[in-house]
Amino acid sequence: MSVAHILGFPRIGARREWKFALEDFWRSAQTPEDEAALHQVARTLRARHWALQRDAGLDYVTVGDFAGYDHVLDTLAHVGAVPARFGFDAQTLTLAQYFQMARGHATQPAMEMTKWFDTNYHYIVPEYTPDTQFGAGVTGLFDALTEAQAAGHRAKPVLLGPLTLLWLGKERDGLQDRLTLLPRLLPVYCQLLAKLRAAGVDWVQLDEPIFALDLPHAWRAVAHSTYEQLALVAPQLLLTTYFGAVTEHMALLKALPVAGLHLDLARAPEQLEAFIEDWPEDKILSAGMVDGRNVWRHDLDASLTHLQKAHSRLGDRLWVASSCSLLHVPVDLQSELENTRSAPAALDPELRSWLAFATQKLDEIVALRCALVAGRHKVSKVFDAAAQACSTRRTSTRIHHAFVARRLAELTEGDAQRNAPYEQRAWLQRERFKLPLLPTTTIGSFPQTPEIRQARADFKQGRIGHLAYLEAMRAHIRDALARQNEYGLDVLVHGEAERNDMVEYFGELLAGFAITTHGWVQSYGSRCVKPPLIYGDVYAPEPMTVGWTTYAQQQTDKPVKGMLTGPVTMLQWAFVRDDQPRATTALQIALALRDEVCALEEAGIGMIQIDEPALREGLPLKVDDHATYLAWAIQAFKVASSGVANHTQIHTHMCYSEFGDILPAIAALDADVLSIETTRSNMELLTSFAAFAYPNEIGPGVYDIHSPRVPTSEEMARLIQLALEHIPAERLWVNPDCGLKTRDWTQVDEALTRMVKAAQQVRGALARAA
Ligand SMILES: CN1c2c(nc(N)[nH]c2=O)NC[C@@H]1CNc1ccc(C(=O)N[C@@H](CCC(=O)N[C@@H](CCC(=O)N[C@@H](CCC(=O)O)C(=O)O)C(=O)O)C(=O)O)cc1
Ligand SMILES: N[C@@H](CCS)C(=O)O
Ligand SMILES: [Zn+2]
Repeated sequence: MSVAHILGFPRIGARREWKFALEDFWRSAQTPEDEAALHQVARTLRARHWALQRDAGLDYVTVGDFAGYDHVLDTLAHVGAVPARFGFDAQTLTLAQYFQMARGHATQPAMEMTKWFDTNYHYIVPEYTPDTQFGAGVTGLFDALTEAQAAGHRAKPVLLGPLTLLWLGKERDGLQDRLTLLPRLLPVYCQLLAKLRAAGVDWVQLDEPIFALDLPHAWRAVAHSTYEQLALVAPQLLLTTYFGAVTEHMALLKALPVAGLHLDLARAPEQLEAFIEDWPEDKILSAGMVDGRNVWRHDLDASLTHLQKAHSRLGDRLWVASSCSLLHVPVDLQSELENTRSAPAALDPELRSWLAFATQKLDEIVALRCALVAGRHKVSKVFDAAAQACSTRRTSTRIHHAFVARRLAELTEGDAQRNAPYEQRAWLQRERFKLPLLPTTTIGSFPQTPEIRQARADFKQGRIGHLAYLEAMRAHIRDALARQNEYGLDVLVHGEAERNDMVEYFGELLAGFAITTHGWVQSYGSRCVKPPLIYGDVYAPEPMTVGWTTYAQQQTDKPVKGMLTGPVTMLQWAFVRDDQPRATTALQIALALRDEVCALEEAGIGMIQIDEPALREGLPLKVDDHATYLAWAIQAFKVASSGVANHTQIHTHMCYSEFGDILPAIAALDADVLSIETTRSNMELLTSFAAFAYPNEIGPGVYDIHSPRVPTSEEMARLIQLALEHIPAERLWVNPDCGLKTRDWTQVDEALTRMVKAAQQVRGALARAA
C-alpha cells in the first residue's frame, strides 16, 4: 500500500523540554550521571514523537532526526569527521565533547554556524582539511534505531546524504576542493548503510537538499556513481530533495540507482507532472504535499485533485509525505488551548481553526493517503472540516482591509527614494551630529537578563500591572544608558529590554499578525524563536517604539538610535500568508514601518536603524530567481526608510550570513550607515566591499558577540586598522558584530569599554599620522 511518512519531526519538544534539559546540562558539572540524565530526556522525547507518528497512522516512524544540537553535526559525528583541532576521538565522543564542538571551549572556538538553506534554522558548518579522515563514529543512530524497534515501530532511519554533507562544509588549511574527499567518505556511508540493513531496516532516507540548488557540473557528475556504490550495500534508499524544484536535474534523478525519490510539492507543485512522465517502474515517488515550512491547515481537496493523475499512474508507488522535515514548524497546536503559569492562551478559535502544527500535519498526511487509496468518502469528516476551515479563511473579513490595498496601489517610485543622494545627506548629518572620526555605537540589544524576562512574564501573566512593567523597563533603559555613557560610546541605544524578540515584539503590535503562546521553533542548539503568524493585511494601529526611544533620548544629550526590524526580516522570520505574493506582504510591512520611521523622526529621533539580518537568507536558492526577489526586497526597505528628511540618518544592520554575493543589493538600499558582521571572517568581507566601491558609511563588527570570550582592545584596534585598509576613515564606524542580548553584563561592560578604547587608540594614530 502507498506509504504515509514524514521527513523528520521537531526535536525541541512541545514544551521546549529539550531546550531546558540542554541548558541544565550545560550548567551542570557534566558528569557521566548528568549525561545519562540528558540521554534519558532524549529517549523520552523520541519515544513520544514516534508514538505520535504511529498513532496518527504513518507507516514508518522517522529515526535519526533527533539531533542533540544539530543534525549536520550529528552526521559528522556518525562518519567520524570530528575536526582534528578539538583532539577528540569520534568513537568515544562524549556529549560534553559534542557540545564543545558546537559551542567552543577554553582553547578552541566553536565550529561556525550558518543558515540552513533559506530557513531561520542554523546548522554547524563542517570543516574540511586535506587531512580530514572519515571512519567509525558515534553510534547514536543505531541506539535510536534499537529504541524504535524495541517499541515495535517500523523505523525509517534518516541521514544527511554524502553529497550534501560535503557541500555544506568549508575548505580549510589549504584544501582546494571538498568534493575530492568523496572517495574517503563513501566507504563510511557504505558501512553505516550495511549496518542498517543488517539491523533489519528496509528503507533509509538520505537527504540531499542540494539538488534544489543550481548544482555545479562536478557535483552532478559524481551523483550516479555515488549512489551506485551506496545502493550495493544499503537497504532501499529514498533520496529526498526539498526546499525547491529539482526539475533541472530530472534526468539524473530518474536514472539514479535508488529505490525512491522525494519531491517538495509544497514549494514546487508543478514538478509532479514532469516527474510522473516515464517514471521508472522500479521506483517509488514520495509526494511532499504537506508544507513543512508553514502552519496553514492543508487544503486536502486541492491536494487530492493534484495527486489523482500521479496515483492512477503509480498506484502504491506513490507515497504521501511532508514537504520537508517538520523541524521548521511548532510541535502541537493543541498547546495553544492551554493556559500555563507563564502565559495565557492567545490564539482565538477561528484563527486556530486555520492552522496545523507538526502533530496536526501527521493527520493531514494520513488522511490524504487514505483518500487517495480508499476514496475521499473514507475520510470525509476530516476532508470536510479542512475544506470548511480553508473556506472561512479565504472569505474572512479579518484578512483584507481596503485602505491597506489602497496605500499599496498609491505607492510611487518617489516613495522609495531619499530626497537627496548620500553625499548631500552625509554632509547634513555630519553638521547635525558632529560625531568624532570612527564613531562608536552598538547594534541595539543589551543583555536580556533573567530579571527582564521575569518582569515580562509577570506582566503577561497579570502579576504586575502596566505601570509597574513600564517602570521596570524604563529602569533597564536608564541602566543601559548609564553604562553606555560610562563606556564612552558616541551613539547610544535604548537596549531593547522591552523586546522578547526582534520580530515577535513587532508582531504583537502590528495588525494582521498573530502570536502563539507555545509555537516555538528551534533556531540553533537550545535557542528557539516563536515566529508570528501573518494572516491578514498589515498595518500599525499606533506607534510601536516611539515611547521607549523618546524616553531614552530624554535621558541624554547624545544621539539615541531608534531601532526597528526591517520588512524582509519580519517576513522571513514569520509564518507568512500563502494567499498573496511575499512581495505584497513585505510592502505592507514596509508601509507600517514607514509610519514608524516618520513618527520617530517627528518625535526628535535623528538616527533610525532598520535591521535586515535576514535579507541574504531570503535570497531564493536558484540564481534565476534572485533578481526578482532583490528588486522587491530593496523596494520594501526603501519604502520603509525613505519618508524622512535628509538630515535624518538611516542605519541598517546585517549578520548571520555571507553577504559577498549581494553587495550591489546592499548598496541599493542606500542606508546612510550599514553595520555588518565581520569579526569571524577577519574583515575578509571588506575586500569585497572595497572592490565594489561601497559608497556609504560602514561599521564592520570588531567584537564577535556569539562567543562569551571578550577580545582585547588590541585585537579590536587591529581589526579597525584592517578595516581602514579598505574603507576611508570618514566612512568607518566602530561597533560589535550584532546585538548583545545573549551576552551578560560582565562581558558587555568589559568588551565595550575595550572597544571604545580601541577606537580612541586608532583615532589617535590617525591624528598623529595626519
Ligand atoms: C538574531 N536572531 C534571531 C532570529 N530569529 C528571530 N526571530 N529572532 C532573532 O533574534 N534568527 C537569527 C538569530 C538567531 N538567534 C537567536 C538568538 C537568541 C535566541 C533566544 O535567546 N531565544 C530565547 C527566546 C526569546 C524569547 O522570546 N524570550 C521570551 C521569554 C520566553 C520564555 O521562555 N518564557 C517562559 C516564561 C518566562 C520565564 O520564566 O523566563 C516560558 O514561556 O516558559 C521573553 O524574553 O519574554 C530562547 O530562550 O530560546 C533566539 C535566536
Ligand atoms: N537590533 C537587533 C539586531 C539583531 S540582528 C539586536 O541588537 O539584537
Ligand atoms: Zn545582528
